[in-house]
Amino acid sequence: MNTLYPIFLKLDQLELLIVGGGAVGHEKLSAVLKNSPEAKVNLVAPEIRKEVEELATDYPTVKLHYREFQWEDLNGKHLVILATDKRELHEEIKKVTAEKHLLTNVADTPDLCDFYLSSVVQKGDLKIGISTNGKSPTLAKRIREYLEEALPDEVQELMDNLQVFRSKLKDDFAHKVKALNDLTKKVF
Ligand SMILES: C[C@@]1(CC(=O)O)c2cc3[nH]c(cc4nc(cc5[nH]c(cc(n2)[C@H]1CCC(=O)O)[C@@](C)(CC(=O)O)[C@@H]5CCC(=O)O)C(CC(=O)O)=C4CCC(=O)O)c(CCC(=O)O)c3CC(=O)O
Ligand SMILES: NC(=O)C1=CN([C@@H]2O[C@H](COP(=O)(O)OP(=O)(O)OC[C@H]3O[C@@H](n4cnc5c(N)ncnc54)[C@H](O)[C@@H]3O)[C@@H](O)[C@H]2O)C=CC1
Repeated sequence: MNTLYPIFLKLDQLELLIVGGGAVGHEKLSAVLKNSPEAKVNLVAPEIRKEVEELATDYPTVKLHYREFQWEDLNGKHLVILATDKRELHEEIKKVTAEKHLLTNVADTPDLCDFYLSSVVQKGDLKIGISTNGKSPTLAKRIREYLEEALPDEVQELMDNLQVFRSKLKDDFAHKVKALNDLTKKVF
């Protein structure tokens, strides 16, 4: 069963902790910053890859901490991504984040995840998140590439025009919905 519910987070308003600065830590940090360049991120790991260090230099809201995870790292966080090579450590941390109601992604263990990262298609203001329910991240990536090609760049102009039209609609809610539905009926 596919019961995942997608949402779009404003990471510049949330505190994110990433534990682990290896290949996977780098992949997750890159994904976060590509979408949310002002994301507030603290990344903790005794060994942090050069790619992570280089990436972090371009983003002043990213802070690197060269040491092992400690429980205080969870203080004040909204989201946690666990990306070390230590599965038992992930299990131990997940128990505590669950008690603290902290949303947690455990990169190597889908069963322990409260949320998955998605493949992301972006055309200006349009953003589409893709998940395969954890079955095949590679297929999610391929579908992203397909949609990136397939969606016309004019979609930005369309959104801009619709925003202007929408802001000018003074009618009551039902009339507004009808006017917008009528206007966009033949878009695709
Ligand atoms: C469950 C989930 C949890 C999470 O990480 O959030 C998860 C889990 C795992 N990924 C693994 C491996 C790979 N992950 C990728 C790539 C991506 N993985 C992403 C998301 C997710 N990965 C979540 C589910 C999303 C969904 O529902 O579809 C993407 C979409 C988003 C992102 O990470 O930014 C990003 C593509 C971004 C893009 O390009 O569009 C590639 C391919 C590549 O890099 O080319 C490989 C290698 C090939 C392979 O193994 O399939 C492994 C095995 C580890 C091992 O074997 O050691 C696990 C663990 C397991 O499945 O048990
Ligand atoms: N979800 C996904 O997309 C994928 C998940 N994985 C899985 O993710 C895991 C991590 O893989 P890699 O990043 O390649 O490993 P890696 O060996 O490159 O990096 C491990 C990182 O964890 C850090 N670390 C170790 N102990 C720590 C501690 N106590 N506190 C804080 N940091 C600590 C290390 O310093 C290092 O930065 C593996 O189990 C792998 O199977 C692998 C590929 C993709």
